[in-house]
Amino acid sequence: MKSVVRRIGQQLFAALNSKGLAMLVNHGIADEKLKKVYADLDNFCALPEGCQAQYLRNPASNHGYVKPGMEQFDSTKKELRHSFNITTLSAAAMPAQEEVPEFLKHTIPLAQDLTNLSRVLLQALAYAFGLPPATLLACHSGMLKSDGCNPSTMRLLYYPPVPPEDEGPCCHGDGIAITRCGAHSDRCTFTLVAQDSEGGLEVKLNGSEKWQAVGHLPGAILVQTGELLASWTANLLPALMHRVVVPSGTYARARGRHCVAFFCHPDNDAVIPALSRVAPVPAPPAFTPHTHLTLHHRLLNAAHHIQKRFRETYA
Ligand SMILES: O=C(O)CCC(=O)C(=O)O
Ligand SMILES: [Fe+2]
Repeated sequence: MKSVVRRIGQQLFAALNSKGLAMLVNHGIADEKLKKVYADLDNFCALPEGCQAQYLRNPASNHGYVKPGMEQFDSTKKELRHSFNITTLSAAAMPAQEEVPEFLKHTIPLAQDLTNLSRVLLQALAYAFGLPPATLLACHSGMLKSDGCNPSTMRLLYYPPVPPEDEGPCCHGDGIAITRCGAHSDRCTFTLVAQDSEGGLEVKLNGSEKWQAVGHLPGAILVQTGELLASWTANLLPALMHRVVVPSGTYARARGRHCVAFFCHPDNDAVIPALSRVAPVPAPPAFTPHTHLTLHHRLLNAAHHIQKRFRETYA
């Protein structure tokens, strides 16, 4: 097991270092589990607004439902997206059984699976940095423990169908351009992204101004470096800008898109130890400023950083 995790660490480090993202296969999370959660989210989105209102996002915990237009990454466009942020596994915080019968039954195991997968990756990354394997894990001990000490979030996303291009080219009725998710980078350690086959996710590879579509590899989970990991590694592992665009073509636009994103965050009081890379990974490409890395970063203001970003993106 140790050697497997060590190897994952080397591969993950190499991918995040050279590309800024990695595709995980054989991760053990069945596609069926994701499909059930996508269907539960559809059912939640179909509830009457009055009923959804009792689950609206709580700004203090970040848990709850975010309606289209409530969260904007790009202030020049209208972002058409439903999200359900999960930061606690308490049954009381989830849609009631009478409303979405199996929401709880499906989301809790998926949240636990993604937490466990994150724990494996944190150990793998520690190996890649030449640290004792539990070092990063210990700084992320409170993921989804619901005690307010760690902001990790599983976010369920549903992007509804959009009108055909000829009914106002890429515009909503009011003439404002629409998109699915504006350009941003994630403010966490890393993000795990599982998506359906609709496509639309694009990234800007480090050093490039060009948007590139992220291909859909059935069953794969994408790992994206977050801003915190980028900062701890002085950009040896860069956090990529990404966005989700509306597809072209009447057929594709008439279909909704589903995604589950798990944002792995450190504990609010975590102090990240020196990340000195000694593992034998391929030399970083020319755009990274450091070939050898020894840095010390104290995460004194992780909670502050997140609250600030929430104020910027939530209406
Ligand atoms: O829907 C996606 O594929 C990505 C969503 C995303 O980037 C985010 O919620 O931070
Ligand atoms: Fe993102």
